[in-house]
Amino acid sequence: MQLPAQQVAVLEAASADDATSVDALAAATDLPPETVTGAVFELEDEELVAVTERVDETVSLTDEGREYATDGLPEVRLYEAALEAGAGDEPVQMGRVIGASGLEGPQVDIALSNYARKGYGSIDSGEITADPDAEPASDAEANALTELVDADDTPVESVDIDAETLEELERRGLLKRSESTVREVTLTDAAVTELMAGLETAETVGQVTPELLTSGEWEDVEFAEYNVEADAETVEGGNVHILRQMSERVKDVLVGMGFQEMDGPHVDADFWINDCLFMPQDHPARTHWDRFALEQPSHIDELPEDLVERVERAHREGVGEDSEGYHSPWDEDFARALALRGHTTSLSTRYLSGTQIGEIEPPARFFSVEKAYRNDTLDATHLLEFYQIEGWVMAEDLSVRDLMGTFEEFYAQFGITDIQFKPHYNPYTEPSFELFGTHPTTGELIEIGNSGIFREEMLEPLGVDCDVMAWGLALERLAMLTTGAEDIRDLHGTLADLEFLRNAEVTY
Ligand SMILES: N[C@@H](Cc1ccccc1)C(=O)O
Repeated sequence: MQLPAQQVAVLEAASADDATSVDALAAATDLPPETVTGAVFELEDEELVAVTERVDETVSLTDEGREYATDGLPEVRLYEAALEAGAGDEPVQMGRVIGASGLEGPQVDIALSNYARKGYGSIDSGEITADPDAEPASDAEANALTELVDADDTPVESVDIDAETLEELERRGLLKRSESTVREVTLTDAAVTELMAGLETAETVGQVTPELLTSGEWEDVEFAEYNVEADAETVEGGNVHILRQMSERVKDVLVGMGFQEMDGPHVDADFWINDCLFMPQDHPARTHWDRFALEQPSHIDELPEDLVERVERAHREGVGEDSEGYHSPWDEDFARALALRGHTTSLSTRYLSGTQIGEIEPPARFFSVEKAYRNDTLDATHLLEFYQIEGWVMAEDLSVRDLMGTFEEFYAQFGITDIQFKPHYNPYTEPSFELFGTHPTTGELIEIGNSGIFREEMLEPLGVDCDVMAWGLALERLAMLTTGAEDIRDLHGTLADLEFLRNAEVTY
């Protein structure tokens, strides 16, 4: 049998009894691993070898991990300096110990944040103590770094480090895990027979050269086949961020549903953000705790006078016969204060009032996918700036069915068909509903939006005399449901999961 040289080499290096890895074959044949992989695939097609694949989890140290493997972990260095300074007997001034430890910049914070956790001592009001019984020599993290200093995508099974320590090192950014595919090759009976009968090397040409062409020799040679399945290096190109992809998709869907896009200022007067929404001026969401106020300029220059008057009257006395208003103070200066908008409903009030693009006649549908800003606490489902999918429909005689039907139609475009509604309260809608979706992997119900039918007290001053149903949906939460991300911070911000962002795609 005649085979190309690299295939012959692989067959001769492989065995019928033991599986040999591609790396081992590459070492034995002195061929690059890619060439061996290519030859292995061709031999598999010819049923001369059997190939098994397995994915190995591997570990390597990051640059920072490697640095600590040689210089010592910051908390260990701090402990040694503290002992040296006598902190084993009585508390010592922190500044002195840090100076003596040689730790600098971010390493100081790293040392401090791990010091007490690992039982090296305590830190209190600028003083440090060192526990004389602590044993840096049995620091599991430090020892693991030493063991891993030469690791380079080393299979995790071959290192003798407990899972908890590996996890901690990974959390500290000192270790990275990756996955690599290991292929192992065994000769088939057919190959053994062929090998015994003797193999000949067929000369194949891998590359066309000018010489081959000009000499006409190309007509006689045998060309190697292209192997389009060979492993190639991963190229990390640029990518549209998942939230940008999501926002583009949402806009397409809404435009497809007949909506027009709104835009407007990120910094706006409280008048447009709150007062026009019949939000009482003493509402908790209007305190300085929740909003990002602007210092300079602090107030908007202009508000439409007649509108201000009507909004003030609605707040003080209500509108029509059944409405009461708040009977609480209303101050125009308070309404003129500028802040980053806490919701994009400020765009809706601007548009509905006719000041943005002139009077809007029913039926009309508008939307925006824009940023809103809240002084929330950052956690798995909250960011301080996030995208809202704002929208409203203006028509005669709208009902809750219309609202629910619109959401069902919208979310179905993203494969979400199990939204749930919960009664809610907003000062500006009646009735009001919160929307929930089920997370695809955790199964948890997560809030994905807030909605309702605008109240008369809001619409009348704005000059709208038919029904308007409206909502604010969270773009990031929709992205969590469609991508399966469990933590919003994986998508956005300094803790974002790069691997996730490289591969995430909007598939709907
Ligand atoms: N502004 C509300 C969303 C909403 C808009 C319009 C009507 C009802 C609710 C929010 O941010 O939660």
